[in-house]
Amino acid sequence: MIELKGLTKIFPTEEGTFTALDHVDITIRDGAIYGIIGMSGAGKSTLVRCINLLERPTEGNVLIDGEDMTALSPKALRQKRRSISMIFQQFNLLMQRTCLSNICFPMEIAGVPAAQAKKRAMELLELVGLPDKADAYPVQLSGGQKQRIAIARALASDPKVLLCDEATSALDPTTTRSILRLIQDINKRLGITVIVITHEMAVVEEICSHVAILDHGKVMETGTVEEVFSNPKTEAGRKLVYPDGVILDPVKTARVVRIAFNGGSSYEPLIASLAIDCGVKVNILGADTKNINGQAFGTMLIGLPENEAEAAKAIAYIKGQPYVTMEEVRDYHG
Ligand SMILES: Nc1ncnc2c1ncn2[C@@H]1O[C@H](COP(=O)(O)OP(=O)(O)OP(=O)(O)O)[C@@H](O)[C@H]1O
Repeated sequence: MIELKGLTKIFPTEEGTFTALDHVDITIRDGAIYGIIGMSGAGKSTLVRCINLLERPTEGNVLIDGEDMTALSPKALRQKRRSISMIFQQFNLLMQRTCLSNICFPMEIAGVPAAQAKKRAMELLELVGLPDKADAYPVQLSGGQKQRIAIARALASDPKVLLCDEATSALDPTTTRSILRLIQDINKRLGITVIVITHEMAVVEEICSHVAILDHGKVMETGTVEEVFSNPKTEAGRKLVYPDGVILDPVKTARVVRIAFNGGSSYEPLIASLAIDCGVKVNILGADTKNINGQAFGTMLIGLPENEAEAAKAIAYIKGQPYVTMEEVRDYHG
């Protein structure tokens, strides 16, 4: 388990001080894929550097399996750091070394005999799907292939934790998806805990089970991805989930209801079946729904028919649907 407790980082600046992390509390259980999402300047990079103690927190603790990283001697810290591997946006491969030699590098440093390191590196090349690239140089690889080699290198020290710092931000959407699949596969097969640091919702939606929203150095919300993204409770959460806000069309309606989709059903069949099962047509005034793992989340504003009996029928029907909650919007003015 990884526990960040009251993690605070204050930088001295010309004007005084700047608080980049402000009492961050996050608990990540073993084997999770945990997303930490925030806009530019939220403190993500500072948090990453504090987790592996490349940066010393001003206050607070980083506990890994109950052991406080901030209390370790420099030697013990170097040892412990091997259990946390990182991959980066820019891959950070050594360009003058072959792929095999890049993967062997952390093992060389740890004193693993060359033959054993080479054998392990070949296994890792196989694991990341590039067994034929052992003798290639990074310059000969695509971005996605470079990240695969970087992942193989990160796994060479048999880490317990893989920290992915904007690892797919330099990749196109298709390659991003394939790298995320690989990370997910590694998490499942090797049981490695993964921390995904990103500014991209899609990345968190794609592979994370839990998420923390970081804003101005503070954790604003934490929970399962479904919980947080379906119903963001803070302004920072809403900005991330609905960057453009809920878009409404100018139709004026007497009665408006807001439907929240909490997964399990899709909004399109609901509106269609309202028409088919009840013979009631409604206006969709605005929708901001998202499909997460095949389930609908988000909210939709519906204008009910002016006929009271039809409106009541529609309300009863919607209330009877699973995974959907409904409330009347009293102050809607189109
Ligand atoms: N050494 C430093 N001295 C002073 N301020 C710093 C220092 N390092 C970071 N900051 C400030 O802390 C805040 C958080 O920076 P950080 O790089 O952690 O954010 P981020 O979420 O990673 O942003 P980005 O996605 O743009 O990289 C920023 O306002 C930054 O200017």
